[in-house]
Amino acid sequence: MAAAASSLASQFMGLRREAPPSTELFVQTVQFKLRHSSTRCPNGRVIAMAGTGKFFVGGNWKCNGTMDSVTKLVADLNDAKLENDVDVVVAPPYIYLDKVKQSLTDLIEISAQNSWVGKGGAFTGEISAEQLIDLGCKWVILGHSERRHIIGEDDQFIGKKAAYALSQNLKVIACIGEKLEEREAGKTFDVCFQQLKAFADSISDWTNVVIAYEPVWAIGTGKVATPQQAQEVHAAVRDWLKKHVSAEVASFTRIIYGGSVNGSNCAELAKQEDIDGFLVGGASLKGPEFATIVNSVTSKKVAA
Ligand SMILES: O=C(CO)COP(=O)(O)O
Repeated sequence: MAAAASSLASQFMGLRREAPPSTELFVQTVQFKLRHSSTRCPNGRVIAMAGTGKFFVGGNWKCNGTMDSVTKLVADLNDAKLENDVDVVVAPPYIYLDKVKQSLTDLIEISAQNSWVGKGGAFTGEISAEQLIDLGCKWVILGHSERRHIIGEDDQFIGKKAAYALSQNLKVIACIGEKLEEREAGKTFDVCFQQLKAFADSISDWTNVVIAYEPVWAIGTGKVATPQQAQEVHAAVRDWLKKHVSAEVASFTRIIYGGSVNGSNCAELAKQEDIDGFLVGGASLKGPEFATIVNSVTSKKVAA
């Protein structure tokens, strides 16, 4: 049975191995391969939608940068040797989006950090999804905690933004995460599920959605979640999707972690089964360190 399953894995997933794996290793490998490749089970069930099963690393540059620093960062990213089986996305401030789009390698996609809730028009200071698409932008980050807690965006508004962005073919990085006092009060899951539900209420097709779990207490604080803390929430989020959306969506939706990820802690986090990549703030402003985080996919492969 194990031998048959092993041969099946080799056949369907191009698995290379020298010695028969232990059962546990085999199961982990298959789970990793299923989640991190676009494939179908022998019974035809789609495990990962085409092009959406890869490790995903986003760099959220937030409100940082000057013409000079952005030029240097783009040059560093163009020079970096990045693993090619990772979806890499950077989110510069709006004013640098076009410059970055024009000068950055096509291997890295561009994201906005926000978009307007509906069609553009008389909305001073806003940028619409249509305008982002017009610029060649492929992604938008929505529901970031800095927009929730500093700007005051609420769950319903963020959900509407997600629906509108998706309707315009802008892919969405949907952020969720609890504050420190919420974690300490034992409300981490309640908060994350409530934010997730607001997204789920607005999203009918999850193909172009990545979920970012970003505990607020870990953002910009240098206090990263432990791999176990992050894995616990990621697994719970996947389970929530399974129960409230579908097993298929739970299986193919990437759940990435954000909050003080850097070149030193990414490898251990990446090994966790339900961590499918990262959303990186401060460390994404340093090209070589961001490349290290992108390349932490190799730790995931080794762990699998
Ligand atoms: O908010 C984040 C990414 O969106 C994380 O920021 P830091 O990596 O700076 O903690």
